[in-house]
Amino acid sequence: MPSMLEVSELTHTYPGQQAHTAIGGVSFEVTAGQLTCIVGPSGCGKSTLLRCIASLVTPTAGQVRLRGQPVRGVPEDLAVVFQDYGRSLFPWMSVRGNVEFPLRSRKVPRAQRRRRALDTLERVGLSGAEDKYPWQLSGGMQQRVAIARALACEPALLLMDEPFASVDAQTRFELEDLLLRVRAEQDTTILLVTHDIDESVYLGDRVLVLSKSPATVLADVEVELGQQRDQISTRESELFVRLRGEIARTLRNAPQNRGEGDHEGSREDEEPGPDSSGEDRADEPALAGSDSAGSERGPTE
Ligand SMILES: Nc1ncnc2c1ncn2[C@@H]1O[C@H](COP(=O)(O)OP(=O)(O)OP(=O)(O)O)[C@@H](O)[C@H]1O
Repeated sequence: MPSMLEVSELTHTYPGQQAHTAIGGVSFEVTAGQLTCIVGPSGCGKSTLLRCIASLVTPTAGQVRLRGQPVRGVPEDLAVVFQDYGRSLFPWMSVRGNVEFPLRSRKVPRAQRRRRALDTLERVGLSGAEDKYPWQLSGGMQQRVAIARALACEPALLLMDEPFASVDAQTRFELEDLLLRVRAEQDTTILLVTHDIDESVYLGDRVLVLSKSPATVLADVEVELGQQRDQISTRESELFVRLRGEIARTLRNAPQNRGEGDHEGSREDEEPGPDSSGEDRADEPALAGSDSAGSERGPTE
């Protein structure tokens, strides 16, 4: 498979009096058609990493290459879906208008714009909603519009920053399956940030596990669950349970990086204390289910 994205020794320090290094030398490569999930503790630099890849933030050091070419400026064949669909859609534009909007700036002719918008809305299950306004739709439907808008651009690379974090559990499962379906149909390369370990294993061909800020890659876990996934049987499978445990353990046992703002010493040699007993901590990615025997979260939760 040809390489779609290469991230080499990417570093980013937010300047200022209290300069903060969010990313501390991250390197990885994504091949065309791959769905790569990124998990890491809250505030470790996941969004910063996506913003650097999208050229919304200029990295302090390192390089991003898309299809072998260094990325300078926001690439046309890249689309981003953010968590906050409420703020990312234009409330004064119809659903179709929102999906067509980025195609206008890409100078796609009007008739083609309309056809692509309607086709994509059908693919995400929103036929019939094209003339509605975002505020007339549920949260899950609004996020479908945001996904449709990104897919209508037919991006070579789709970046998703916690895209399902603001919807209820049932809608989340539906959107996860929608993503897997359109990905299979369109063969899109996807880089998806999530704080949910189960979601990363369910969706990913591979999971990159990041350390605390400044983020580095702790592990690159291949997910050999095959293309066909099912919200219940996949999550119950032995391999799924093993992988989610492996990722959770990697995060729990990771040495704490020392950023500019940190005053604590390294915890590298410490025994896991009461706060690292496997119970959820506010800054740790969530592991659904109460023990390592399997995910107990079903689609009706
Ligand atoms: N514009 C900014 N200026 C200064 N510091 C920033 C800025 N944006 C983010 N940071 C800091 O950089 C670090 C990484 O932030 P980032 O949002 O990338 O993390 P994250 O892993 O996406 O967090 P979360 O999981 O909570 O969404 C945090 O400590 C944050 O406070």
